[in-house]
Amino acid sequence: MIELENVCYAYGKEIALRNVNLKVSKGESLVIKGPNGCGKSTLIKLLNGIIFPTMGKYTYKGHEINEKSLKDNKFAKWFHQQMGYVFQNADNQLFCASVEEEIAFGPSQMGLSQEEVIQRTKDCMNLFGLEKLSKRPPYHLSGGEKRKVSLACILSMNPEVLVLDEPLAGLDEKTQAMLISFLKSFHNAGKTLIIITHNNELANELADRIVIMKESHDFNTEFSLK
Ligand SMILES: Nc1ncnc2c1ncn2[C@@H]1O[C@H](COP(=O)(O)OP(=O)(O)OP(=O)(O)O)[C@@H](O)[C@H]1O
Repeated sequence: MIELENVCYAYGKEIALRNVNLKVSKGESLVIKGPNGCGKSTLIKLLNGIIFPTMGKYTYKGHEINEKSLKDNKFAKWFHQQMGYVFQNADNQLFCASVEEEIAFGPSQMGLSQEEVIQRTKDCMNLFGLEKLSKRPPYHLSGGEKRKVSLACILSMNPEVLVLDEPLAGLDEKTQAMLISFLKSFHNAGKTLIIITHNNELANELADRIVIMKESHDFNTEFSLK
């Protein structure tokens, strides 16, 4: 479903990814690990169509993802709905006046009926216990609360692929347990997960396959689980 062929990415003269070859199948749960600075965040930005390969090719469900293809608004909308990305820093993602509006924003952009938008918003607020915060402005929430809101926003769009960067960071134990159980059911429903984490426990619990990025920014599929 996701394929990177000899992908390189450079920030100016700084090469962040070199010859990355990676295939992710539909329904797979992939964990990506690697040392600081090896290119994990760059890879995630690339998978989400925020940046594009300097060289090489990225295809999603057979469609090449590049600057040109994402200039087509209809295609870009479809792609961004398919690929749910939860930013590591929630402040980059939250901009509405209330938590409720923030969560409803994605579904309302998808052309769903008003009833469906309301239902999805309620379900996602309920999943993360956000009902009491529904009228609060997201930028006045605590770090952990913001993270819950940004996760709820992405899940309300019912993405095909969920891409998470250190998903447990900043969450209390109860919310961590809830999120792990949610991610398991997301995976069991046949959806695809791509998770960057240094947390071995989380990796072992969720991964079908763990991929280690080396300092040279190449991939080395070290071992497969399950
Ligand atoms: N905006 C930028 N301009 C120039 N170089 C950058 C930029 N962003 C990242 N880099 C460089 O690209 C390389 C990969 O960075 P990236 O943030 O993808 O690594 P990472 O594996 O996510 O690191 P960490 O685990 O520390 O978050 C690093 O050498 C970094 O210095």
